[in-house]
Amino acid sequence: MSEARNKLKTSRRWVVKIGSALLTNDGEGLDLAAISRWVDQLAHLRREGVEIVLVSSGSIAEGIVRLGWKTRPHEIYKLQAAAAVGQMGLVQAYETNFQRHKTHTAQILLTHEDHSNRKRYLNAQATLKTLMSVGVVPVVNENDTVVTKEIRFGDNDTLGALVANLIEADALILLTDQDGLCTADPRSNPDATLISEAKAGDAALDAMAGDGGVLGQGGMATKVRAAKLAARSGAVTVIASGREDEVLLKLREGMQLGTLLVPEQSPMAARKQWIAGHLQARGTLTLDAGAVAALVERGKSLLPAGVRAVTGSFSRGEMVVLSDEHGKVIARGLVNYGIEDAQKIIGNPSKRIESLLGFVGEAELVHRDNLVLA
Ligand SMILES: Nc1ncnc2c1ncn2[C@@H]1O[C@H](COP(=O)(O)OP(=O)(O)O)[C@@H](O)[C@H]1O
Ligand SMILES: N[C@@H](CCC(=O)OP(=O)(O)O)C(=O)O
Repeated sequence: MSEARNKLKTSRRWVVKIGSALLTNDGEGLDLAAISRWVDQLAHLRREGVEIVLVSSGSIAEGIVRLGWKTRPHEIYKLQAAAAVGQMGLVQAYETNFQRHKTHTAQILLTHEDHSNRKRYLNAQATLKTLMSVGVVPVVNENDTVVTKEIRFGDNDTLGALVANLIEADALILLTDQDGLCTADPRSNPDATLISEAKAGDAALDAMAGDGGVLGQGGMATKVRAAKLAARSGAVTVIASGREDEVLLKLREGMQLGTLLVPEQSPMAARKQWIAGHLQARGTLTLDAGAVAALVERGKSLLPAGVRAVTGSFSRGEMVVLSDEHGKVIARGLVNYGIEDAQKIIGNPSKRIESLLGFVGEAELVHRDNLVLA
């Protein structure tokens, strides 16, 4: 048994994501019998001391059924309405089933923005950690009422990875309708074989992972990407079939099942994890060649002198993308000056900051400690 599979036996904190393709009974509404079985397994794991956050899709598919619509609408506003209706059924199903195990659930609706805003991130983290510490199982989904991008991509895999970063989970378990990641999409390639273990972030996986089906949307492509994101805070990812009998308990026993995607690096410092896990940047700083070399080759901070242009709309403390003059992303980081001040100081030595702005904050535009190379 590989060392990483072995570690699942003793790991303490799991994010379990259940995808639309699995939850929705081939478009016939929620598969309540399956939900009941997964909840039994999750409750079992909780009794063993594993802290669980559940990320569950299915609200749109359930909403469509509840509203009596025959096909999935294309209009985003109708999908948002369906999500709001279906979410009621989803949380009701989890709450009712967890009650059989005398366990409370909590509804958490998040957007990617909640991860890129420092205050909201810290608030969400505090809530999730508190809920886990008092034995509650948080049930997370995207807040489809206030966002549209996420609905267009139909991707809760990324949300699962972001939650794994947020709570510093040991494992991200992505339950889906296939046995795991195969060498090609088994729906169109009957000869495809299962990948049992690989490195998260291995570029060869991207070529194998295709899109999803009608109900789920992201397919394996978003799962492979989620594994890479989760790995940044040290979490292993497992992609496995939610239809496999007792799948979560078997994984807990270290059984060879599904695809295990193992992080290459050890966990980063907490602050760096936060930066790496955030998708939505507020602006871009374009670096000259000297600044790129200083960051990439010498591990330096970014000084205003090495920046040629700034775009976007950001305040001090927000996340920005650092790119070279050809638009290639070099790094992401938390910026020390808002855009108006940044525009005034770029191209200048740091000692001029005070005369240019009338005050001096930091000498760096982005400090090394708050920066993660791409
Ligand atoms: N290499 C691959 N291995 C396995 N499944 C794949 C692969 N490429 C694409 N897929 C498709 O991804 C689908 C699962 O993703 P998706 O439909 O988004 O489900 P979920 O709702 O669980 O996220 C599978 O049904 C499968 O057809
Ligand atoms: N948040 C929405 C869509 C999310 C979704 O379908 O994601 P996925 O299960 O990764 O294909 C829902 O609950 O229906």
